[in-house]
Amino acid sequence: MKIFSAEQLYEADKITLEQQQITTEELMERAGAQIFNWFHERLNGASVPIRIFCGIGNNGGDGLVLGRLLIEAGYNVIVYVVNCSDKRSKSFLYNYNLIKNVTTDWPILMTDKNDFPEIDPEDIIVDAIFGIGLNRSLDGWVKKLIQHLNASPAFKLAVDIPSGLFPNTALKDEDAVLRANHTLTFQTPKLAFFLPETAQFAPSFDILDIGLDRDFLVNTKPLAQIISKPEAQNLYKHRERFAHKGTYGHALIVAGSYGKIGAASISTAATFRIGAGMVTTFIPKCGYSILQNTVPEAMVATDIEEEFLSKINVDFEPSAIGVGMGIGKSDKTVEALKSLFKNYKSPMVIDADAINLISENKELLKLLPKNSILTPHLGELQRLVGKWKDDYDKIEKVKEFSIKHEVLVVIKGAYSITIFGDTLYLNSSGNPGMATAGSGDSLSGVITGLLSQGYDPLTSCVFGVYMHGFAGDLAVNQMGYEAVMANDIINNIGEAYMMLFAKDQSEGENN
Ligand SMILES: NC(=O)C1=CN([C@@H]2O[C@H](COP(=O)(O)OP(=O)(O)OC[C@H]3O[C@@H](n4cnc5c(N)ncnc54)[C@H](O)[C@@H]3O)[C@@H](O)[C@H]2O)[C@@H](O)CC1
Ligand SMILES: [K+]
Repeated sequence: MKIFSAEQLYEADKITLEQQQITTEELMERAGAQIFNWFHERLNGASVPIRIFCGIGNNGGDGLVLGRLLIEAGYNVIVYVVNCSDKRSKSFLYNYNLIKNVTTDWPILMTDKNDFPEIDPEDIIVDAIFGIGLNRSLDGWVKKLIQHLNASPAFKLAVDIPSGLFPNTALKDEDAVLRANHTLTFQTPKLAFFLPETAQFAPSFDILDIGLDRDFLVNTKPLAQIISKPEAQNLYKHRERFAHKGTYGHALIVAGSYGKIGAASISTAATFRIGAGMVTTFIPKCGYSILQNTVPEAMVATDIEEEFLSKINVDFEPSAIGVGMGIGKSDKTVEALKSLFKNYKSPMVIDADAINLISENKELLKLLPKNSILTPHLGELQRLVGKWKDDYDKIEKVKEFSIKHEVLVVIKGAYSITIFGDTLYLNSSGNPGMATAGSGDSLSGVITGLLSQGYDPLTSCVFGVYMHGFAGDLAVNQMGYEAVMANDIINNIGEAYMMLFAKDQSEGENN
């Protein structure tokens, strides 16, 4: 699914009106009717008070349509107009007049904080104050109103986007944003719903299709793409009946140092589970018995050094290489990386300490093989690209890095983001139970294993991150968030493959 910017949505809006020969008010009626249907399906006529707070633009207009339809259906509705400016939009005014036809209780005009109503915990608050047209942070009494609503335990439903949140630019005042329990967003979710600093304001959402022009939606390059189950299904490659283990490649995992051989075991096991045909794991000597015991399917090659890597040397051409998990930061390991980057042409996943070593030895940057995949967590990323001001600045910095060095970057975290040039992919699977040691090592194994099977680098990232998160979701379903360990993620990769085409939606609503 695509995520568009506010500017693109206004464009889509304009084109829709032209193509479908409808007025703004008709489009607004569609939007309001969709929200009404959502309510009506759930409330089924219940008499709970619904307090709709409308701004003076088109988001407020949506609120007025909703109010009118709810009143007509016999619901207990109180409509407020947050009258912060006299610049009311045309469609707002149109619907302001219409609502007066269905009730003698005209909307309550609010002009300062003396007008704030008391709200019972059982009431429902609808936030139709500001939508994607917000151009500066909320202040004055409107900010206080937002805080008044936030202080109430009542259920808060935001129309299109929580008021005060910008859809695709940085937040300036987090005390001036409605903390919605749920958001009903039109046509496509907004980028802010997925980024660490702003996702808290829209913790769950539904997308309402208001029938914007299909050609525009299909043909316009979006801000970002969300990878959910349907996209992942399209990326999956079926196995050939006459396949043999060579068909799916011979991957090389370069990992481990004294005390961190587990990282090598975990990524090796993940490389197998995602489907690599063969895996050789290259480790310091001290890990030899450990690896043969923990992953007997793997072949093991060792460095001349006992405790760290100094020179990587294998006698085959790997179909893919995953390097860096638990390798430590010895000077000799820097040299080992240099010669690996120079001498091996296989597609590569670069993780963990390999990324840290690149940050500390910038000459390694010039040697990065083209189309390599870097999989930093936030700390590693900051060392690599420098400090950022906010989530959007972070994304810009990573885009620049990706373009300059011709590499792909996977920023790990909730909604992991894959960046390739100026294109963004947001992952929808995964959960906080995966914040556990070794989870990252298993992801680099997964991506290496996909590269090894012949998936291209971008698909390996995007599909790999999805499958890894999906396996983590299945693991959590079995044992809860706290108990999940990296091996549980790996042990659910098989189930994730089987469930990829299953109809069951139990793995989470945003998947
Ligand atoms: N684009 C679309 O496809 C559709 C949009 N619709 C609704 O229209 C909304 C956008 O409407 P608008 O463009 O009228 O914008 P909003 O309703 O979000 O904002 C209203 C106006 O408030 C003013 N404003 C901005 N920041 C302010 C601030 N900090 N303090 C005081 N005033 C401020 C601006 O002049 C802005 O035009 C969407 O979020 C959605 O709810 C729907 O009606 C259906 C279709
Ligand atoms: K809103």
